[in-house]
Amino acid sequence: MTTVPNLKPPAQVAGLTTLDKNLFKKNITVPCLILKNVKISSVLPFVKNYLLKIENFKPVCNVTTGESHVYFNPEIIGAFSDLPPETQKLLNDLCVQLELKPLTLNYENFSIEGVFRAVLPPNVEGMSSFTKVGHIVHVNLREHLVPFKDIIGQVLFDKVPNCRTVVNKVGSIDNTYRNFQMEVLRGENDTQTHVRENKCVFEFDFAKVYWNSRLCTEHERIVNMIESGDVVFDVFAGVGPFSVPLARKKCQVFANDLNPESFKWLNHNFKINKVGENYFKSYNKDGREFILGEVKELLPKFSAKNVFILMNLPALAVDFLTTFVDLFSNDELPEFGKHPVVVVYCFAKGEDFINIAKKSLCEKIGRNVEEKITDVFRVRTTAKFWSKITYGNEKIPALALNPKNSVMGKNKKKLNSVFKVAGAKSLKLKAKAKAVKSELKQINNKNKAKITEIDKELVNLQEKVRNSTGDQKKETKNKTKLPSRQNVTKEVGEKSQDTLKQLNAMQL
Ligand SMILES: C[S@@+](CC[C@H](N)C(=O)[O-])C[C@H]1O[C@@H](n2cnc3c(N)ncnc32)[C@H](O)[C@@H]1O
Repeated sequence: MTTVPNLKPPAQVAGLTTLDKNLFKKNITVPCLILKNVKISSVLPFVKNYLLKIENFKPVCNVTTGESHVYFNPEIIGAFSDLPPETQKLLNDLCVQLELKPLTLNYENFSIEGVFRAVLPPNVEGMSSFTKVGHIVHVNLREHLVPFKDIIGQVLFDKVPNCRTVVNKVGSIDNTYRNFQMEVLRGENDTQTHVRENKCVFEFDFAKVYWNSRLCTEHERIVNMIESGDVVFDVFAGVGPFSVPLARKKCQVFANDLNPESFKWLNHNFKINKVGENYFKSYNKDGREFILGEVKELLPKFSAKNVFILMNLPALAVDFLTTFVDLFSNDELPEFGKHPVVVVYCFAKGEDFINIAKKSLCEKIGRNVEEKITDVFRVRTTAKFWSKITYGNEKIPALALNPKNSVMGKNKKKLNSVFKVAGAKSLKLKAKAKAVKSELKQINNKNKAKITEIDKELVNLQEKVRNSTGDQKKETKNKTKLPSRQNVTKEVGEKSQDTLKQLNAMQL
């Protein structure tokens, strides 16, 4: 019995802690169509689903003038008979042969996921994710993966496009400025980089400021939610992922960050994105001071406008809400035409994250403002989510619900769908989904061949039954029940359905 060659790296790479590319060498045999004086375009549409798609390999190539080779994925097509009959007929008519060709797979042919799956220990949480910030690839290695940091750094450095530096987070991110200690695993010790987000460029030193590329969807959501002409107080602005695009779309932005490095890059980013000076002002203060100072002073001036107060510091922002309590005395209380909207980010661990968040908010503020919370949304599945509240002209500074102005309400559909995308973004889930999808594809391809086989057998069977009934044709007519194609193929289809169900369960 011949075994189907698999496209995984050889078993000997399991447990490697430093990269030895030679150990990834693997000889396999692959079915290959030999086209002599036959145009590739006349065959390709019929075989494109079976091509050998691996990294740094061209499955279709011209070998000499008049001869081309088309390599198939051996996990899908093992022999000529695995192809659908109409394709077999076409290839026969064109005198195209299928041969088994030797092929050497190398380190370059394996994907990042493929390498990590083969090298890293099984049955423990693997290298499920890395993020790219400009030229920097950033990982957060759990303890059990630390012995593999050399090979992990090398593989990412080799295989992530445009990567010049691989860093690993060391220590936790609980410092004031939310940046983290990092060690360079591979490449240049250069952490100054630039990224593009929301049609803006952001430059910063990744080692000295906070930046999280995974918040890109959330940044975009907020930027889309706020309209040109609105007023924004960005209490924890960082290097400007909310403030810069909002000022660029002609919102009036007041951006603040306590970290002098963030403040420096924030100003730089306003500049390089050519934001008009009329549209932004920046501050390097403690958030509380900013609220008690600039926010309090300027709110009355903008009482007729849509005002948004953004507070993205999930670990602490809720504590800062107390600053709004008694912000204005009764005499000072502005007549708000439109109530300001406070967007607060926080962490909530637990199934019932909405109530956990609401409760913690009320506890911090010291009064029950639950009814005044217009929405609670999960931003990321790390149990981080954000709630949005509006505050207004009750005896202040109570936090007041203003559902009519609820931007969330308007964008609910969009926001929900954003959440789904964010959920599916987990690399682990994506990888699983990809594997299931490819399994489904393989099953479908095999099913096609099987269904055609069944069709053939059915025709034979029907023929036999007809012949054997011979003279008794009349009597047996309507009594001889021939197996229907639907019944026979149902069984084959059930496996595909199971796989489909798995995909649906992943909500992709
Ligand atoms: C989680 S980051 C968010 C940055 C940015 N808004 C974003 O979405 O990427 C929080 C920011 O708050 C700043 N920060 C921390 N404590 C602060 C405080 N007490 N006052 C003002 N800013 C503070 C940090 O320097 C950091 O840039």
